[in-house]
Amino acid sequence: MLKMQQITEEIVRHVIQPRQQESHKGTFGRVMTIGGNTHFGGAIIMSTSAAVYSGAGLVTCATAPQNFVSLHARLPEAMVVDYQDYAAVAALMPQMDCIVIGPGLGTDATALAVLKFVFSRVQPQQNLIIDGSAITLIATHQLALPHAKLIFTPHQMEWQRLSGIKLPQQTPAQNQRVQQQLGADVIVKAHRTEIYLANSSTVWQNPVGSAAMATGGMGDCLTGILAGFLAQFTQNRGQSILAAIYSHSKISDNLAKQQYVTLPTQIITALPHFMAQMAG
Ligand SMILES: NC(=O)C1=CN([C@@H]2O[C@H](COP(=O)(O)OP(=O)(O)OC[C@H]3O[C@@H](n4cnc5c(N)ncnc54)[C@H](OP(=O)(O)O)[C@@H]3O)[C@@H](O)[C@H]2O)[C@@H](O)CC1
Ligand SMILES: Nc1ncnc2c1ncn2[C@@H]1O[C@H](COP(=O)(O)OP(=O)(O)O)[C@@H](O)[C@H]1O
Ligand SMILES: [Mg+2]
Repeated sequence: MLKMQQITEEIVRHVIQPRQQESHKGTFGRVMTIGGNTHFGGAIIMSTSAAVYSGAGLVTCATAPQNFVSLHARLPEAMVVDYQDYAAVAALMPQMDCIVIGPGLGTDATALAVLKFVFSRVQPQQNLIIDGSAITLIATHQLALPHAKLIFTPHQMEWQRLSGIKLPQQTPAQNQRVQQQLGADVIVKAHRTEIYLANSSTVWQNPVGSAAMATGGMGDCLTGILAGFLAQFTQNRGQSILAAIYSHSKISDNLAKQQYVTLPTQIITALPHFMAQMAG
């Protein structure tokens, strides 16, 4: 039986705990973000920044080399690697708790090759967040999915491509049917985002967020928050996913009290303050 439930602030407060003092950067997880071709560098910069600002211990960005300087100018905390340097990517991947693939990846032959390589190397215990162009590539080329903890983050059109369910027919029952076939966590992003968690019949709905979020890069930003939360809050995966989604939108709601539009980069900057409030 399908049950609908709304994410609450209580869940977020439960997930975001004060940091353990006897700790170091390795305690808070390693993240790799993969994407950003020569046109969409901003997407992977926002994803990477969100992972750093949400508290991931070590973050490496695999992207087109043309993006290295702009990424470092904004975010010297992140490390970089050329996403086409497969030997280097392969050497780094096993250390990662969470990998994001897709923001700004594009859908050309280079993107497809990078995606296939990552699918061939990801390990079963790793979280793999699949977003944007990577979802479109899987749908277009009918790629087999790897064995890993998969989290899909499609917007409604990307979900239509992946699931075959036309936008007007995207009901919770239809969405859950395909999500169960995929055996993955699926986050269908919309005005009221729905979350279908693997191994649960509950459909979660995000009650916060507004049209102030309707600006390019907002989903790219969410991938980094999800990665940061999954890398450091490891007690309950499902709850960490729900908390990331709620936090992303709630920060926007807070900013939207005084702003007509809230930018992904502003949400990223506000993450540490918001998380301190939730942990207090
Ligand atoms: N700064 C950067 O580098 C940025 C880079 N980006 C990167 O670009 C890549 C392509 O991603 P994409 O989302 O822009 O394009 P695509 O997959 O064609 O989908 C758009 C189509 O779907 C439709 N649509 C229907 N419902 C929808 C919904 N709820 N939400 C959204 N769309 C909805 C929509 O309808 P329409 O707007 O026509 O009404 C349109 O026809 C990806 O890698 C991404 O990471 C972007 O993040 C921007 C900032
Ligand atoms: N009108 C809206 N109300 C609430 N949330 C929205 C609205 N428009 C966009 N969002 C949120 O912004 C994000 C957009 O993601 P996506 O379409 O992948 O953006 P991009 O690919 O440009 O980064 C999602 O989290 C979505 O829920
Ligand atoms: Mg997107």
